[in-house]
Order: sequence, then structure tokens, then C-alpha cells
Amino acid sequence: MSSGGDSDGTGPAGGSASDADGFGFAEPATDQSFENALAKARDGIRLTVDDATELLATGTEREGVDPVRKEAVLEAADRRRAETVGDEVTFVANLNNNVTTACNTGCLFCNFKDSAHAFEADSDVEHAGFTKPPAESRAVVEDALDMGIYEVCSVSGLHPAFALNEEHHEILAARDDPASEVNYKPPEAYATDPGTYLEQMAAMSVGGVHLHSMTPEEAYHAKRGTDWEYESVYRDLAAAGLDSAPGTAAEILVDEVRDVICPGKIRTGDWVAAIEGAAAAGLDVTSTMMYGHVETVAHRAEHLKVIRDLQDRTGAITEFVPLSFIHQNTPLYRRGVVDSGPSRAEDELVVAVARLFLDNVDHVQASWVKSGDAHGLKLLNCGADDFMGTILSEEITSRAGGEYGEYRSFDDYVEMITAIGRTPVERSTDYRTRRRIDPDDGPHGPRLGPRADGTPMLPERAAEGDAAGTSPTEADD
Ligand SMILES: C[S@@+](CC[C@H](N)C(=O)[O-])C[C@H]1O[C@@H](n2cnc3c(N)ncnc32)[C@H](O)[C@@H]1O
Ligand SMILES: Nc1c(NC[C@H](O)[C@H](O)[C@H](O)CO)[nH]c(=O)[nH]c1=O
Ligand SMILES: N[C@@H](Cc1ccc(O)cc1)C(=O)O
Ligand code: SF4
Repeated sequence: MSSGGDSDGTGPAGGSASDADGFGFAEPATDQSFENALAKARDGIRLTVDDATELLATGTEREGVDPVRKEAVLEAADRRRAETVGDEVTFVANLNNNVTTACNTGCLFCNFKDSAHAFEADSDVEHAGFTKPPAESRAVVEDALDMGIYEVCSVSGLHPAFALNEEHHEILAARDDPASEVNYKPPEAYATDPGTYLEQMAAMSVGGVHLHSMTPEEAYHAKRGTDWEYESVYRDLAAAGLDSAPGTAAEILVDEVRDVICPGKIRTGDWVAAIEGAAAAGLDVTSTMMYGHVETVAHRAEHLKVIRDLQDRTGAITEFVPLSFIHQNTPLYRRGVVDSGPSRAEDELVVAVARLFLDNVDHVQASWVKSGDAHGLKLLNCGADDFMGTILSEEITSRAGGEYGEYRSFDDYVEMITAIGRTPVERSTDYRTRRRIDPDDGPHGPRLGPRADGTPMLPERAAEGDAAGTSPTEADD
């Protein structure tokens, strides 16, 4: 959180919940409010937003995290995890293939993007970003399929030349001033044409891989300037090869927070509508929350309620992914709006309260990308049961200043998960296909991907020690 120093404190997020305006917390909180919420959590009674706020803050009547209360919350969540999903820890053999970093949305927590102007054909602005045309996307996925991946996860900047299809290009180009009205410039204006969204889907959906792509923000971009429904856009994307959608762009699903950290992004209502559209089109979705910047614990609780209500209506959410804010290279930090990300105690409480509050979402993910191995494993004892994927490539967290590398091998996974006394399980994106891994039967490699045969994905030395800084390309040399 933004007030640094005490690594176990919650800063303003922990302390200000009871004075947050407009969230119904005017009643002075008492010790009893926390104890009541904890008792409900232990008994499996559905929690209210106020209950979640109490648990996230370890009581709102005092500032900072109370270590004894925190342990009680984590223990309740760990027990709930064991009762609902058991002792398996899942992970997926996957590849991140992000198509472009060009984006003008201007989110203040993001350093993944590069100003789209720099990508224009006549620009001489230097940038370290990229745009992969569909053929290049396909080649990257093909290579990873040979390594045994099950899933390709693709999230991208909102490139102004991106359109759903040719019809969308025509609609956007017909505007009087497409650049300012609908954030559109024709592909000819750019050094590299990203192709259409449908072309990218068709290119990446190769060889039976599971394609996990098109966040609500991207879906909005794929229908901007039209009266198309999210459902029909997701149906077209699915017909081109999309299998499920990532629920990023959620950030904090409270508009007064979005006004500060991502004023250019879709509002909460649109994010919810996009996910409902994806679900109506028959797609599974994930859900996320990026926390630890300017929001209060009450905002986190409100966010969880949005997700739980959405899941009550759709049943399409396969997992909840807490995304711990990485602050170092972001505008929010550089401009002095925040002076750190969340504390480890906050990470633990977010995972735990997500497990307890989201009684209708089976899986809660820990991220070695955001938290590193040791803290990631700790989160698996706070209510999480999934440890994400091999990913092979990472650009969002590393560009923000994260230092935990860009892939983990199956041997890494098996060693880490068995070290905490749990069972390693290779999963499909939707968790329906699962393969328990015998730790003694190494070396380990993926078996669920269309071309997977149990061969380790990466040469042994690439997976040694801290994987940070070694790319798969370097490892192949
Ligand atoms: C980089 S965007 C790419 C996809 C698309 N542009 C979008 O916004 O949905 C994907 C997600 O990465 C996460 N993210 C970006 N910067 C981050 C940071 N500094 N720390 C943690 N998560 C971050 C945000 O949750 C964001 O929605
Ligand atoms: N938590 C992070 C993820 N999670 C996504 C998973 O890797 C996977 O795609 C999803 O669970 C669907 O199967 N990905 C990142 O790149 N970085 C993270 O921090
Ligand atoms: N790629 C996202 C995380 C993510 C991707 C897909 C998901 O389904 C969930 C989370 C990030 O690094 O921030
Ligand atoms: S989070 Fe997504 S929409 Fe926002 S600036 Fe980054 S890439 Fe663009």
C-alpha cells in the first residue's frame, strides 16, 4: 500500500475502511465486528461486504494488521480450501503470447504499454515494444506447442489499428475524426499491421491449443464505435478459435478507484457486461483484482462482491486471480501517488478473504510472477490452490519492475509443491482435466497439451535456481 515502512502494515487501506464514504461503514466498528465475521467465515456462512472489510483489515477499529487476527483469518481460509478442493496444487503448461504493447489507454499502474504514436510508420521515436503480425503469433505458438503447452494466454495493448474484422475497419474509418472519436488509425499508418482480432485468434488457435484471450477491455476495443453486443463479439471470436477469456482489466471494480488509476478504461458496469457476454457466448472466464495501490480495504471487499454476484448469475468463472500491484516503474509510483505496492500481509489476507468470500469460485491462484517462489508458496497455505502456469514469457510484471523471471519448469513446480506437503497436478485451463504427478517419476514434463509427451519443456539448466533473466530463447541456444 502507499504508506511504506511497516512491512506488516496495511497502510491507508487497512486503516481507513471505517471512514470510507458511501460504502455504509458509518457505524463505528467494534472488536465484535471482526469476531462476528470470523465466526461466520469459520461456519461457512456467506459473508457480507462489511464482514469482508473486517477480515481484510483484521478489524477496522484499529490501524494496521493485527498479527494474531491475521493468523486466524489465514487458518480459516486454509481450512476452507482443504475442505472444498483438497490438497492438490494445480498449474497449467502455458505460454504468454502478447501481440502488441501499443496502447493509448494510459492506465497509471501500467508500464507494459508503449505510446501507440511510436509505432507509426513515419515515427522516429525509439521504443522497446512490439507488434506481432498474425503469422508471427502463429509461429510463436507453434514452437511452444512442440514444447508441450496446453494453453496460450494472450493479452495486448489496445492498438489503434486493431479492429474485429474488415467490416469493423470500415465502420471505424467512416468516422469524421476516427483517431479522436474512436481511437482508430488505419493499419497503413503503422510500421507493422497487427491484423484483425479475428485473424489473430485464427492464427493463435493452432494445433488444438486452448486459446485464452480477449479481456473485457480488448472486447470493448473490438466493438468500439458500433452497436454490437459483447455476446456477439465473443461469439465471432469463439468461431475464430477463442476458447476462454481472461478477466483482467478488472483492477478494482469500483468506479471512484478507476477514475484515479485508469480513467481511460471501461467502467465497472462495462467490465461486468463484457464478462456476461463472454459467458452467454459459452466461454469460460477468469476473474482478477489488482490491489495495493490507492484503494481501501472496503474497495477490495466491494470488488469481491461484484465478482461473487457475477458468478451467481453466470457460473462461468473458473478462478480468481489476485494481482499484487508491482509499483517500481509505473506512473502511479513515479508521480508520487503511491510509494509501494501491498505488503505481504495484505497479499495473504487478500488470498484468504477471497477464498472465504467467494464461496462460488472454486479456485484461487497464487502468482510466482508477482510474489516469487517463497511467498507464492506461502499464499498456497492462505487459501490458494493454483500456482498459475509455466508462461515461458513475461512482459507485464517485468516491465513494471518485477524480478521473479518468466517461466517455471515442471521440475520446479514438482519440487516447490511437494516441499509444502501438497500434491502437484497438471491441469487444463478450465480445471476439468487434471493429472496428478508422481514426484518420484522425474524428470517431469507436460502431458495434457496436444503435442505433450512428458518431455521437460526446457533444458534442465534453464530451470536451475532463480529462473529470472533467462529467456526460453537463450535457454535454447
Ligand atoms: C497489461 S493489461 C493487458 C490487457 C489489456 N490491455 C487490458 O488492460 O485488459 C493486463 C493486466 O495486467 C495487470 N497489470 C498491469 N500492470 C500491472 C502492475 N504494475 N502490477 C500488477 N498488475 C498489472 C492489470 O490488471 C491489467 O488489467
Ligand atoms: N497470475 C498471473 C498469470 N495468471 C494466468 C495463468 O498463467 C493462466 O493463464 C490462467 O490461470 C488460465 O489458465 N499470468 C501471468 O502472466 N502473470 C501472473 O501474475
Ligand atoms: N497476464 C496477467 C495475468 C492474468 C492473465 C490471464 C488470466 O486469466 C488471469 C490473470 C498479468 O500478468 O497481470
Ligand atoms: S493495462 Fe491494458 S489498457 Fe491499460 S495501459 Fe496497460 S495495456 Fe493499455
